[in-house]
Amino acid sequence: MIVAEQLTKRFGDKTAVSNVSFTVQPGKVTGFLGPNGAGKSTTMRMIVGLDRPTSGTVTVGGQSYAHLRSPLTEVGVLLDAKAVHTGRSARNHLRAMAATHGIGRARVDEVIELTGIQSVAGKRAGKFSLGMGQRLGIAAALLGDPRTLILDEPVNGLDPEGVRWVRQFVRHLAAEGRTVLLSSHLMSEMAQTADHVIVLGRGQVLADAELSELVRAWTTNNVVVRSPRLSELAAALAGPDVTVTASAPGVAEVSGVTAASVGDLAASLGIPVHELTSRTGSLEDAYLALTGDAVEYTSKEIA
Ligand SMILES: Nc1ncnc2c1ncn2[C@@H]1O[C@H](COP(=O)(O)OP(=O)(O)OP(=O)(O)O)[C@@H](O)[C@H]1O
Repeated sequence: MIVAEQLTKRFGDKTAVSNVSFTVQPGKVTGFLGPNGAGKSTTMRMIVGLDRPTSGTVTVGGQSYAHLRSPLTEVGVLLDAKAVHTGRSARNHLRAMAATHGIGRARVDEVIELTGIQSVAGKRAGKFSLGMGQRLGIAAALLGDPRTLILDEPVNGLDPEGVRWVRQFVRHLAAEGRTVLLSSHLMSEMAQTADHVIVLGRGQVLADAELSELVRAWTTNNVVVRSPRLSELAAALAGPDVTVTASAPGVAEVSGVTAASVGDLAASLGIPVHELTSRTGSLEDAYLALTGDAVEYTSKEIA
């Protein structure tokens, strides 16, 4: 479990993280989201003692990182997978890390197998492809068999097979009861991976909720209807809670009603319907609605 209480970090007059409190629960994958510059990396760095909070506290398993007697066995961290520029083989890199933490060679072989890098373990880690480097970074994070894992952008730059592997792997780690905090800018991927999400914007917590709850609260469901007599149907649908927005010739998006009631109404009026689709909001829709005011750099909407 990770507990942050009123965590604040300033760099000169820039406040990167402002009064942030949250709890990351075990047994779940918690997604850490937010626009560029929102403060995610700074928060992760404070969790693992790489940045010192200006004020506030953060603990892992009830202890601050600096007070953990054996950090590697408590928290596994992947902050920058490309940071491995080593002439050593992947196996020797992991063995060297293990040796400095009193971890045996058998565990090195275990994490090599767990992350599927057996065939390249004898190669120089500095020559690894991005995907293999990411797996090696995850292997290193797992060396101490930690209860908590912090992974910053673990799927960044991975091919679809690698992305799927990370997704299944982190879900497996959470199912084992571990605490997993994961950042990513890929919303569709996060939607498939996380159970819970914490969203930061301008250094503050914008949302801290189960993923499904967040999507429900920040999106509206609508119904796409296609009909050659759309204007008649739209007129019949009109009501105080119903919004009909034309999206293409003969097509409208209707909110405030179910697909069933649109279909029933059309049938009762004898209006032909060529398409009737219920659309639920996505994590991306929710995220964009939530962070709209918190992005530092906005781009012009493409019509
Ligand atoms: N060492 C530093 N010195 C000065 N400012 C910093 C430092 N580290 C981060 N910042 C600033 O703090 C803010 C938060 O940065 P941070 O890297 O934590 O954001 P992030 O959410 O991880 O962004 P990204 O998604 O782009 O990685 C940014 O405005 C950044 O420029």
